[in-house]
Amino acid sequence: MKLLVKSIKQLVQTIHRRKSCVPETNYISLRNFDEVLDVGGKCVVPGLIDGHTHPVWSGDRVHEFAMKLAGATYLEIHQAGGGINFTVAKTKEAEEQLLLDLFLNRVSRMMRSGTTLVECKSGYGLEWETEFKMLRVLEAAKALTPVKISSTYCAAHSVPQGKTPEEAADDIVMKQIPALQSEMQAGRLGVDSIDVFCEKGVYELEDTKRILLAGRNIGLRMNFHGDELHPLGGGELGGGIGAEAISHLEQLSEAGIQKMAASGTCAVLLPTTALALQLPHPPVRKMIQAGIPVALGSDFNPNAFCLSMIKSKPVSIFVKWENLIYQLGMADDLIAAVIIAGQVVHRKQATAKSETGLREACEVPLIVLRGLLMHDAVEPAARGFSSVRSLTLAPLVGQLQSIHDESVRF
Ligand SMILES: N=CN[C@@H](CCC(=O)O)C(=O)O
Repeated sequence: MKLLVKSIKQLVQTIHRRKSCVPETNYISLRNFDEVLDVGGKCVVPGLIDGHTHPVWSGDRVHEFAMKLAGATYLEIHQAGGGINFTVAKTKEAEEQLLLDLFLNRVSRMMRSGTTLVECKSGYGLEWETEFKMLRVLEAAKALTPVKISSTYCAAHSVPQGKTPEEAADDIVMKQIPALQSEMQAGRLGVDSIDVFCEKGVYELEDTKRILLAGRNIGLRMNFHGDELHPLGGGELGGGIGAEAISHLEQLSEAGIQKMAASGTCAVLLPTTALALQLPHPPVRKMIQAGIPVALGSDFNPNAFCLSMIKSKPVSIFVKWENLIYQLGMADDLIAAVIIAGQVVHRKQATAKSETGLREACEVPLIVLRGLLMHDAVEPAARGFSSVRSLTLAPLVGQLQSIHDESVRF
């Protein structure tokens, strides 16, 4: 079926020196299309790409709210056996089917907010059996949702209780990665990246490097958590080994900026988490000026329950109003959410400015926003309405798949 999406009210032909400004070959005849979708007055943008999520888990962590209100920090809760470790225990005991159902519910809500490709991490298993279960959930979901999924193996998300970081790194490098490789070679798992929570008291630089390089040896992209809570040198490490991406980066140093820029390592910014944990803002302007490709992610996880890329926008705008640092303009925001985030998860390299980057962005499905400008979408989202019509148009003129949203009306 050929579909034409009209997003303008009226076409006006311009004549210059008695000649039409639009060559006749460029005329579009409505007769050539099976369906014409008039979205006049709405903004059509490439589908959003969420560059960082932890969406497979069971058991919520609302009880930690009280601890946070009483002043406990993220790392204090983590080190006391809560946080990630709490979710690990709950995810371990959860049936695979339950994890799949929870995931599908979450991903459908992401889709209703305009996300069309999402990077999904494992990391609430730590040991192979549960990590494998999480990766199988993601694999099964690929056939059950129109949202594209890029899987990331993240067994190094926390050090399992009773192990030192070195022992846990040994287990990952010597047992888990070979097991993952055989599953991938047998075609049972498609995994794109490897991730490590590189943080003081979790996996520090040496262990992080060892785990990332072991992942790279089996063909995975190196895409890890760095410089979030302490300035450990994650940027320098990632740039030095040519990592594809580093997330968080609130504590990124000047040297880290230079290293990342030199190696073309993407920064994945997670404004919702920075706000929830009241972290200082990453040096976004400096990153962009140095030429680091900047992407955005929702960082959906039990600690930062944000399923929507659009809803994370008011956060960056709020931050700007507060005269704190993000300063991503509307265009930067869109580029960060659709193009660079794609670079984080795609095997193909593309920069925002290159034609390939733009073409790649156009290859993602299109979504239709409620308002005329990207800007308008922020308002209803901030009030809790879904601001995006769930339409997939692949590509601009192509097949319309109305994604399970019977209520689509313009
Ligand atoms: N910082 C580490 N990982 C996650 C949080 C995971 C959790 O708290 O469950 C993040 O990216 O924010």
